[in-house]
Amino acid sequence: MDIRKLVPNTGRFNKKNDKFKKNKQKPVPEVKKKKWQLIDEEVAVLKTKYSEINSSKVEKFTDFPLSKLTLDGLSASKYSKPTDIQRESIGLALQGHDILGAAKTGSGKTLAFLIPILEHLYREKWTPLDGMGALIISPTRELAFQTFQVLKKIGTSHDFSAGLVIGGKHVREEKERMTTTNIVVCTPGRLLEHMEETFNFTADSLQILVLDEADRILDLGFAEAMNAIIENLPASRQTLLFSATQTKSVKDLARLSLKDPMYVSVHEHATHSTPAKLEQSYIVCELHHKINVLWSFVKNHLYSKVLVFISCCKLVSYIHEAFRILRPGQTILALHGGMNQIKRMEVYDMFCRKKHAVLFATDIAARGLDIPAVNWVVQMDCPEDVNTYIHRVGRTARFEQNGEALLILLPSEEEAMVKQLIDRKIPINQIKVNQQKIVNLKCKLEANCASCLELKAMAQRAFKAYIKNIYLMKNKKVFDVTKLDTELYARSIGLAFPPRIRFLQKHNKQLASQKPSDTDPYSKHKTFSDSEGEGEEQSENESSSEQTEDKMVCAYDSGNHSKSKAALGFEVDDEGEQLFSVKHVDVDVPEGFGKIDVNMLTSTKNRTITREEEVKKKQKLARKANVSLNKKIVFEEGKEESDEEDVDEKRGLNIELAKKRMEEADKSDKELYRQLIKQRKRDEKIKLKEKKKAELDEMRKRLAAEDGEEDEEVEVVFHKGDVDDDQDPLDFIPDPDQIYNNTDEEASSEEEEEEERPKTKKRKVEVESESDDDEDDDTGDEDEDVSGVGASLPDDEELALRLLQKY
Ligand SMILES: Nc1ncnc2c1ncn2[C@@H]1O[C@H](COP(=O)(O)OP(=O)(O)OP(=O)(O)O)[C@@H](O)[C@H]1O
Repeated sequence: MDIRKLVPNTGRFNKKNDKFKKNKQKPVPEVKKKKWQLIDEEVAVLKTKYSEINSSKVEKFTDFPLSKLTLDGLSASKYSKPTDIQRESIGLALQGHDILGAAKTGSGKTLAFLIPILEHLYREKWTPLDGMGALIISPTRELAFQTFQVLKKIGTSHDFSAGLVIGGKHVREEKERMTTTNIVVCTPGRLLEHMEETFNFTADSLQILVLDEADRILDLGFAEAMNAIIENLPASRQTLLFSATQTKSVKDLARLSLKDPMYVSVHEHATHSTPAKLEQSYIVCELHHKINVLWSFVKNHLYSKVLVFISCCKLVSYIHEAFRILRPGQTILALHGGMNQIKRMEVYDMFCRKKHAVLFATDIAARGLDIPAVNWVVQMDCPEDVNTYIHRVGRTARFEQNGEALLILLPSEEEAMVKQLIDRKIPINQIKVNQQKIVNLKCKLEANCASCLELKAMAQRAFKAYIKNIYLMKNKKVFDVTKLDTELYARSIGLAFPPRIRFLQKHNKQLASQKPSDTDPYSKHKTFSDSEGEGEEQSENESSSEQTEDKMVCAYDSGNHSKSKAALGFEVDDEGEQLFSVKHVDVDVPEGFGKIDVNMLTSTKNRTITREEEVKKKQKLARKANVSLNKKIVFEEGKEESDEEDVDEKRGLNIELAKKRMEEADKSDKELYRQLIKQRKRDEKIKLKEKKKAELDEMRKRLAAEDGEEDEEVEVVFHKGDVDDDQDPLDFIPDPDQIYNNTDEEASSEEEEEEERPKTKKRKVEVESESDDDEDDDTGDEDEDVSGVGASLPDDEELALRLLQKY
């Protein structure tokens, strides 16, 4: 076999081959590395540097072994130098340690956990297909939202998907995205909802868990949800806990199964536990002056941004509404957990944007929120504990800025609270209030509440919520409900009398039964102690309905005059729903007035039935029988029938009135009868005339026929109707006299008939004699109508003459 034949053009091939050989000898340009290769290389380099991190030498973010993408994000967000907590914790987190981070408010803890998250997932080359790699849990929606915004800012160069999972949003949309979200920022409740309900969503691949405001997340309020969440998380994960008031509870740490956590507390040895540029002071004022002090403060700080903390939602709502009506000349906003999510976000956003405004808020705004340029934090109500105080005041003087904080304390709260604050290294000074500058709002609020029932209801709810809140506080050294002058407090917020609070009454009873010999410790609180007494106890035992019993007590219970004042005031149930049950009458109550007749409340067996009860019974029976008593139905033209309650006819039947009505009805019936008779006579008359004319015509024809003359004119007779002469057309009308059987009326009826009869006779004669109809008054008009039907007198005479001539 010829190879050449088999391999044609070998020469050319060799030539090509030579070229190839020549090319091969040239240096080959370096192939551009794939993206993943670069990432691999970068990650490898970064990893090697982790062990060399020395936080004391870190001055800029670039001194950390951070990915280029993270550094890009930081510089785009204008973060160049790390804060203390960032410097201390980022290195440890990159090395993979579990961290307990603590630093003052506004010191940059958010970046301290966000940067390690981005780096961790970058290192692991995380993609959307890998699912949830990092989880950040926040105690409030606002804080979760804020964290999410910062994450978006610094993570802008990364390819990870991030999601905000908080309540109040469309859960279905969230469900669809949950499985492909790499970084989830959430509140505990909503996360648990997804863990339980979202198909395909698991936390199995979780790499890093962050609890922001960790002490709050791990406290009792979230215990149940958090235990359930932790159960669903993989044990092999990194956990970072951050807070300004970090937990050191072994129990908490055990719950999270932390592995050799590093405690990073950058301000542990600082002189103060609050920001250095924060000025703090407190004033002591009576409970009933609080609202006046707050108003005066707002009026004196119209060009400031003020955040006011109030203990409960209902009080926030009321003060917001009451101040809004009074128009302080400043934007007034309210934020609390009872509001819907959209409104919450709107208010939060508006307060962030405003230069001058006042925001009344509950503790949902106490933690973590980074609201720009807040000048003042006012704590209208004493915080639950020192931690809450630290977080509240931390909303101002953030990140090296100035700020001021004012705490309003009751005389009963002062000693214990101030001691606790000082023990926790909080520099706080008392300032005196210039009483002359305080505006008393009492009258205005009272007037507003009186004119607006909704406002009054809000005030009542606020009052009760505040008392309840104080009552439920754990720290009894600070919060002593028995030291509150509730009556004065109620008046100060616009209420004439304090609403009853049942739980306190029960509490007082318990205390009283425990110490029977002691003097009543609650004697100062008229509302609670005064409405209790023999009467109440009796009624409580006897009555099955608690609510009914409460009203009874409120209305009747009064052993002495002064006590009755509060008891006779309006009464509101615990939920604030029943607001206006007893009208207040401020009168002197005679001795023994308030005693309840227990028999009266419980048994009706031996009582004589009153007339009123009897009437009610009858009405009930009538209702059952579908009969309405004492009702007049008025028919008016063009209107629908209307029922009219006759004032005089409230009870029983009024014979006189019934008689009068019968008379009226009788008269109208007779009038109708008269009209019908007239009509009948008219008809009869017409018929007679027609008959007569027909006879005459007949006669004429006959005569003409006999005379052999043709009658050229044929008269046409018009019949008014085909009435059967034998049948009386008025038969269907009942005789009213027969119906009413009224003897008095019989006479008059007969008289009327008497009047009718002669006329009828006369007219019959007239008709028979074909006399002039004009004389008949009754038929005057109709006569004209029928005049053309009959023959004229000359005609008749002529006809008669002709007949006489003939016969
Ligand atoms: N490295 C930084 N450089 C400049 N500003 C920073 C830096 N880190 C954080 N900040 C700013 O400091 C402010 C407070 O930060 P951050 O909200 O993280 O504080 P925090 O410690 O979490 O406060 P809190 O305890 O109240 O939650 C923010 O406005 C943030 O932008």
